[in-house]
Amino acid sequence: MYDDVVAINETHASASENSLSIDGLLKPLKLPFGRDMYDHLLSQLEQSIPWQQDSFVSFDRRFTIPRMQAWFADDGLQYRYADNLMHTQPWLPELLQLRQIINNATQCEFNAVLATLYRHGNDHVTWHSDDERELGYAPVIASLSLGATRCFQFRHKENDTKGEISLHHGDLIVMEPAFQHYWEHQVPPQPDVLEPRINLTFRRVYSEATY
Ligand SMILES: O=C(O)CCC(=O)C(=O)O
Ligand SMILES: [Fe+2]
Repeated sequence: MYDDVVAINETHASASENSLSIDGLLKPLKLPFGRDMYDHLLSQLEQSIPWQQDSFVSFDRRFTIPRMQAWFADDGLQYRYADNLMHTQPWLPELLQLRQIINNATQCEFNAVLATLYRHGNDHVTWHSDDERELGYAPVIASLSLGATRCFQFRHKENDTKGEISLHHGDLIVMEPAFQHYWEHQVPPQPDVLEPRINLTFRRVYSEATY
């Protein structure tokens, strides 16, 4: 069904230019906000989110992840990331409002958000798909970027197709289910970037009883 995904080797595009949609798998959306609102959100969230630098254990060694995170979700929802149970924070008012707006814009019912703070260009996230069991069979994820422009790269799991886009302050992209199924993505280190970036990925998490 998705075999007709076009080759986008070394594509360089910006989500805000609306120029990229890998056959609808990665869709740019526009929220009805101006730059002031994104500036406000960035400084507000940077200060008010209780950022944590999480760690995980692999082969008896503990690794600290190269970024800060916080997990917000409706009551009773649990989420494991790299086998670590995320500590759930109560929703902040700004995030609840944003969720409402993004739910309306996407016609989805997101009930959780993973907030990530890349303090500078050395903070990053390596190749992965967001395909944990708790996200159900066909996860849609809406991702809002604030602050420094960072590169978002993706590669197909079964062939050499790969591409990248720049995500700017205020860019919103929707990752459709097949994106997690067939592709991996990463935000690589960019040591020349000195400014922080916040990324919010709105997700729908299913409770244990339903998956
Ligand atoms: O920072 C980004 O744009 C992507 C973050 C990401 O891949 C994730 O939170 O799963
Ligand atoms: Fe991801």
